[in-house]
Amino acid sequence: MPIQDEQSLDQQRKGAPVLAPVLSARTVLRRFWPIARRERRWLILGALLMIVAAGCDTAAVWMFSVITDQALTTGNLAAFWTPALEWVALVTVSGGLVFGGQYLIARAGERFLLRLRDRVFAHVQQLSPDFLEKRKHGDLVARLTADVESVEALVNSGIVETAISLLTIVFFVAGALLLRWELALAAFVAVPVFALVAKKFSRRIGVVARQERAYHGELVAAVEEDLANVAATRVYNRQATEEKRLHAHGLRWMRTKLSLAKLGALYAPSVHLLETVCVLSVIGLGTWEIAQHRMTLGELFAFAAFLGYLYPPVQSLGTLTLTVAAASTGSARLIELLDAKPTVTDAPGARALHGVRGELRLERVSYHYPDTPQWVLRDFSLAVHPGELVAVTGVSGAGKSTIAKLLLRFADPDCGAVRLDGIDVRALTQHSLRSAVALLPQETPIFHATIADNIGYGRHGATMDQIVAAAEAADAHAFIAALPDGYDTVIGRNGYGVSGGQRQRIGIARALVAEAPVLVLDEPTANLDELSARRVVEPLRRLAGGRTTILITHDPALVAIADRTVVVSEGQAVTGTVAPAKPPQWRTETLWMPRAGQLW
Ligand SMILES: Nc1ncnc2c1ncn2[C@@H]1O[C@H](COP(=O)(O)OP(=O)(O)OP(=O)(O)O)[C@@H](O)[C@H]1O
Repeated sequence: MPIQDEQSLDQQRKGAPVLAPVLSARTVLRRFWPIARRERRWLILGALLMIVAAGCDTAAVWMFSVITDQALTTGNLAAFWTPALEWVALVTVSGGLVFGGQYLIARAGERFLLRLRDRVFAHVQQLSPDFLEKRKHGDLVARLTADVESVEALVNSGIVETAISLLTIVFFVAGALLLRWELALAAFVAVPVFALVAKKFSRRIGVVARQERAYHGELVAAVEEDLANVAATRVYNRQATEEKRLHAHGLRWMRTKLSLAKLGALYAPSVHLLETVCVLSVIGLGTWEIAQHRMTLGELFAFAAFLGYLYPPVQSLGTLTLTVAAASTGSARLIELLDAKPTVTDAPGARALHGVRGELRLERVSYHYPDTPQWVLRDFSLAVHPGELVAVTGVSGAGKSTIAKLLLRFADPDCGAVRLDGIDVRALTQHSLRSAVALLPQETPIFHATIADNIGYGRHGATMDQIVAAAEAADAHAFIAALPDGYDTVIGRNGYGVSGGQRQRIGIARALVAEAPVLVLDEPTANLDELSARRVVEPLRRLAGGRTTILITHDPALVAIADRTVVVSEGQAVTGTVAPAKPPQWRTETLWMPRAGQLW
């Protein structure tokens, strides 16, 4: 079931939550149960321990009957000790079994949760960046966290607790039937009524839970967006608007959670009332039986105790229906995500690339984005020789960044081919392609980690010497060394603690560490002021030295360092040249090209 992007996005814009599709608990279980394979034996062992514990409790109830009839009603203290000690022994054993059983079940549940989250995250990593950008990040976060947990609740509660409750019920029903079958049958009349009540509640809870999950996703998305845009909020004095927006989301979520709590709270007393009616009917019937000398007081007590033990698992079976109804909603949201197909995958038999020369070719490439009919590139061809630095320029929206996406296989062309060293990149493994092609985007992504970690991110196992050498070549060493903690300085996720220019130089150092033979630089100076932009020109030239480089840029100072310039116009490549840069007016220089004329 693919995610319906357009509809979802439209709903999101209008503020309506995206409701998960309705899936039956069986569908959800069938989907996730295989992931629990390695945990199954522990779950089964845990359940067995719990069932044996229920057997001990049943035997303990017999002790109650024996004590009542042999010691309590006769006043014979000597008859008290043996059954009393046996009772204590049974309760001790049962306690140990419950401890072991509960621990094993919890452990299996947590391990399942960990494996499931890993799997979902690995899947999300395969999805195209465009797909993820389109969705609200907060909603994705909610799916990867809270919704994953709901699957665990479903698998754990849905299967294990149902099994335990059912088998416990069997024990106590057998005990009650053996004790007094007529009375037992009278007591069991209530069971279908329990089931009916539980069904009614679970249906309503299912509806509210869908809303609750969706509103939760909306709230997390709003928080995430607000945190990411906190500066813009302040600059435009929109704190009050954002607070109101967040409050509205919180209020909506709170109301649905209250509806859920109300349903849960109504369910418990309804069931309790039913239980009380049943127990009183049994006591009434039992009193009559005792009067007819067909039953002893001890037997009646034991019978009432059986009922006392019997109703909790019956009640818990009912609550399980409710838990499962709520949990299956979260699971459905996860399934939606898991069913989103990656647009780019490794072809069967895809090969790794070794000893890359760096010859790059786009051959008659045509491409349009999946949800738009217009072609971005049409019959676009470009050949870049090993070690050549080609500047790609053109008006905004011409398709330059799309070329970068195709080179890195974030998308595949609809027609034509992208070739590296003569091999269609679709025949290569994505891993080997991306080891060969490094990307430096407009704004270097920064992780909340030390500067050394951020630079070393370019290559697995990069040594400190390699990191420092790269930073020196990227003209970043001086500013890093001047920081109190040097390379160990932790920088925030959005580059907090470093300027835009420093951030780009960290990005250049990262690309240098990667030692990729092919580089794609996507407007590396676009977000920088003039001074910072000029400061990265030399490091960029060093980075490009000896590597095949596609330099997407509007910046004449960067165009000037290229061996050749290609202008993208109307989805095709046109050869152009640029007037020499004359700082400080270089940003307003004109680009000459055969067809498009003046661009800036
Ligand atoms: N994910 C997307 N889905 C649909 N259309 C897209 C997507 N990304 C880009 N486009 C469209 O494709 C066209 C080319 O976009 P692209 O980002 O490649 O242009 P660009 O030349 O790099 O522009 P700029 O110089 O402003 O960065 C634009 O019309 C843009 O609106």
